[in-house]
Amino acid sequence: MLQIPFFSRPICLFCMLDCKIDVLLGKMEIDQAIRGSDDMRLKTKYNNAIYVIQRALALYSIEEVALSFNGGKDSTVLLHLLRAGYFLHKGEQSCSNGGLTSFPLRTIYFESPSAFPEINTFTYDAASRYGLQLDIIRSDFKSGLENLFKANPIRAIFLGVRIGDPTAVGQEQFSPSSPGWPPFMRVNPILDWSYRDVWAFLLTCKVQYCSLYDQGYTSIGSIHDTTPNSLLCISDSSGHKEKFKPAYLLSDGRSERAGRVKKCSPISQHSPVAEDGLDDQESQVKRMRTGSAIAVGDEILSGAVQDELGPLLCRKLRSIGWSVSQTTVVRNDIDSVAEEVERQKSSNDLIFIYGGVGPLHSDVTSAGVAKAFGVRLAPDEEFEEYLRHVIGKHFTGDRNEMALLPEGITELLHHENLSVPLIKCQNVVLLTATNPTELEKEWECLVDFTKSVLILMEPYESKSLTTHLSDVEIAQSLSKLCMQYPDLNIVCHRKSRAGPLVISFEGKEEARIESAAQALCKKFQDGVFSET
Ligand SMILES: Cc1cc2nc3c(=O)[nH]c(=O)nc-3n(C[C@H](O)[C@H](O)[C@H](O)COP(=O)(O)O)c2cc1C
Ligand SMILES: Nc1ncnc2c1ncn2[C@@H]1O[C@H](COP(=O)(O)OP(=O)(O)OP(=O)(O)O)[C@@H](O)[C@H]1O
Ligand SMILES: [Mg+2]
Repeated sequence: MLQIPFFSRPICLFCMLDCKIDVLLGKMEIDQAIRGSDDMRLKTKYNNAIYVIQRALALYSIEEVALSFNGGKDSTVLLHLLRAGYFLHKGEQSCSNGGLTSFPLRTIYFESPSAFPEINTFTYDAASRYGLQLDIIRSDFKSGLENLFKANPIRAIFLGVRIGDPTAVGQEQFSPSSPGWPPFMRVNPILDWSYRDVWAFLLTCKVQYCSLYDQGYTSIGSIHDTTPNSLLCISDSSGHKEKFKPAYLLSDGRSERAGRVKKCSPISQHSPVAEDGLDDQESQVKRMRTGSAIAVGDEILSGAVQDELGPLLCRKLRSIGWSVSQTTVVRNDIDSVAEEVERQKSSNDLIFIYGGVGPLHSDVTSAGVAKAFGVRLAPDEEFEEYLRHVIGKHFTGDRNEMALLPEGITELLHHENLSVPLIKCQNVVLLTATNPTELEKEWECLVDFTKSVLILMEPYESKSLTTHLSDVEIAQSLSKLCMQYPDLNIVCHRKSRAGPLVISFEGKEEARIESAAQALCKKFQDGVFSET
């Protein structure tokens, strides 16, 4: 391991003084720039990140923490947050010891021969500009850290990891290092920041970032696996060298890693049952489709409100030839939702879940769905954009604003008639409808997505007969009929104990329905049944 503390280089005293003043002013400027901005969401993200940093600085002494800095945009954000956070932390403590004039944070950079030269240059420049005590490590992560810990009392490392990074899976803002790694606390202050948040911060604070981001790079790995993001390519018919727009102009943060060579395939968005793209057309048409409905609502379970959407959904599903396996009602409680979805997800092509969708404390449906699939809730930039329009200037980016969706399994179903897209997580569709009129509207949009969501099947036909025969008189004949017509669903219900009895024949072939009805009629005297 080669360590080059930057302060070991000869620096003139005036420069050092200059640098310290600059560092101090700069720290204040970050805080002022954010507080002076009218971007409520950025303020919320900033305050949360500063809170995490201040908790970490309260838990660990400055000698026990380090910043993992690699010149990338995320670690650049982190660097400035730490400068501001350290300044605020020190400000909260007594300033009398003069601790404010330096920023003694150990900074580690794992330099690799395949790093972009621009990344190296930016890293060194940033270290010297902000007076960082830089340790350059040229071995692999694990042994580099082991050696670092032998020589230093480090217990926690700040990282610029964000949800959506492959390495973020399972991490929280404070996550102990993984098994097999030297023991330390990973502190991730910007874990819940989106791509847009990163750029909002860097541009609002007017801080320098690596020049590659102005050349269309949106996420930077090694020279072997990183190219500019093709979504930022400026088409040029003259055949000259390709040009790219700067990274901050990428509108969809989900494509941040489009310029990175993929190491593994993304999680399939298809449901385990309805892998429609894979079926051949014939088997697709033949296969039965089954749906179910889950209502989330304590108000239904207390009897205060009647569920009108479940029965309507059943009718809708039947109208497109689907069968309905069950409708259930569960409490507004994450575990109740999760258990029900978990139980139903592999036996239905689609599960429709409604109620408990929104920003209130009781709106836990998406959290329950996330739990059922073993993923967590993560900020969804695209969904947020819709909410921003709906919520307007009151939008603060707070956790309560429901832009948190199950990570890695969410698909947004856009339709011009919907102000906010429908949410589909694997084979679970989250409906926002709260009454039949709203459900009618959402259903029409769902039917429009035919191929991708709802496969339209041959509709069910049905015929109903009523009779005043007693149960005992008719029971045996009906049992036999069920055996003769296994392709039909023969359903009986009565309007009262004294009758009449309604017998419904449901199936996909009208002729079979007619045949079954006639077979039943033949077993009794004429006029015993009447058609409804
Ligand atoms: C300071 C530091 C600590 C890390 N700790 C862990 C860890 O505890 N567990 C782990 O699986 N990877 C850990 N990593 C590795 C990262 O998860 C990731 O593999 C690395 O940053 C390379 O990312 P890349 O493949 O996107 O370039 C750590 C990396 C750094 C720089
Ligand atoms: N070579 C490295 N040296 C030091 N820290 C690193 C290194 N590679 C990754 N890290 C840490 O892991 C974090 C996440 O890396 P990641 O590549 O996702 O972000 P970034 O490099 O800051 O930005 P970008 O996504 O644009 O590449 C970094 O912010 C940094 O804290
Ligand atoms: Mg990077």
